[in-house]
Amino acid sequence: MDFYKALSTVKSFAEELEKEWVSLDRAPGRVCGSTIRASLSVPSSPLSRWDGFAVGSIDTATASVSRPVALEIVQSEPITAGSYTEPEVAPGRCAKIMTGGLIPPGCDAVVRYEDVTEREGRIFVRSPVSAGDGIIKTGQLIRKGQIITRKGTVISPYNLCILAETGAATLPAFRKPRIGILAIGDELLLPGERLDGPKRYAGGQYFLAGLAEKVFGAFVLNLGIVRDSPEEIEKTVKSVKCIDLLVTTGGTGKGTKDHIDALWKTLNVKELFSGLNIKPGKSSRCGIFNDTLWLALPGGAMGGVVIFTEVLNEIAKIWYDRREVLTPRIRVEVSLTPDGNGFEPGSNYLSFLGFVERKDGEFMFRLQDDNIYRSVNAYIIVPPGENIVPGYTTEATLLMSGWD
Ligand SMILES: Nc1nc2c(c(=O)[nH]1)N[C@H]1C(S)=C(S)[C@@H](COP(=O)(O)OP(=O)(O)OC[C@H]3O[C@@H](n4cnc5c(N)ncnc54)[C@H](O)[C@@H]3O)O[C@H]1N2
Ligand code: MOO
Repeated sequence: MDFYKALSTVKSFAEELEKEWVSLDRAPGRVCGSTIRASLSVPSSPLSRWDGFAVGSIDTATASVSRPVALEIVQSEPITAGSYTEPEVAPGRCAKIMTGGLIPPGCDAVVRYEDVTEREGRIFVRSPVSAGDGIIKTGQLIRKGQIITRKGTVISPYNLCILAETGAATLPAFRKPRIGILAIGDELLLPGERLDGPKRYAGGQYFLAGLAEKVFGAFVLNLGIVRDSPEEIEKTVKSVKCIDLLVTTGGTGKGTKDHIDALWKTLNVKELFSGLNIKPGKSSRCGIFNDTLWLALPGGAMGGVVIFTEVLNEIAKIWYDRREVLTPRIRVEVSLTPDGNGFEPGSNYLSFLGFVERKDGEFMFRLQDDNIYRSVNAYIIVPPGENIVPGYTTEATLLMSGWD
């Protein structure tokens, strides 16, 4: 089945998630559940931008270096951020004010202390100031009623700051989707178990679980490992409740111990896609079992990463009512494989994991090396028939969460 057609079939079986109130302290990385408008203006009254003197601009109209205007400083405590303003400042006078202080009545500008001379209770202003100079106007930073966070936005530190500035202590967020991850394979062990005989540690689920949590904002239910036994797989799968997506790895092939195909028939899994025209991952399949989406990915430490990310990106659009995918995409130039030959273009999409890095101001995508630390932070998908030639540019999907 065509890969992108397969992705769209999955979308129609996902549903928007319910919402819950989340404390701001717990909100980073959560997805905003409804469009939020500012409940007040920031600042709520005009404030001083500088440490200096609040003046009436009209008093300074004739000021010049040769004929500075003298203004008498009203005799009171300086106006500091958070203090009450003075009574009206009369013409010909000024008030000492600090950054963030409320502009007192009678004043419409602030001059910086370093721009005037202060002597014997007066300041000398050497050039005219205009109304509004040195003042942060009411609502200049945030206007009451303006949209500050849209539904579907991944809450960033910036969003948090703006929400807090408008006094929001909580916000509605989509509940975290629950993703169950089960690894299938006689040979698999969890790190921490004793390595014994022809076994291997299973790293694949950790890649997927990390993506589920960090990129897709999910709660991961680690279902551990089951052996290549249809009965065991069936028992585990049937024992899982209250999840939004079940992901299994392994057993999708045609080998003697690959049971997914037969088991799906026995369990009457309603198939949404299988036999994809993308490599690796062509043996992936997706279906509905017990009203839950089940994504069966091939085994291997990284065999399912691209399919998982692509499928989750589509489902997350529905879960979180978003138009855009959650993973950032950037234009990259692909460095050729070490032998410089690229690969044989064919009838399938080809996905490549690799590493995006900046070189001479351009983003380069280095195809995954077999044995190099930090060699994967992104992937590219090359359409059927295309080849990676020198200078080939494409979009890379970054395996990290993107703020909006
Ligand atoms: N004769 C053919 N053989 C294979 C074909 C084919 O077309 N003809 N396709 C190959 C492709 S492509 C894939 S993909 C795999 C299908 O794999 P399975 O889904 O059946 O995966 P397993 O056989 O269970 O495991 C494959 C490999 O990965 C290791 N593994 C499994 N789970 C994990 C894990 N969680 N973490 C790390 N490593 C894992 C497992 O030990 C195997 O080495 O079939 C090919 N064969
Ligand atoms: O199904 Mo396999 O993952 O094409 O490599």
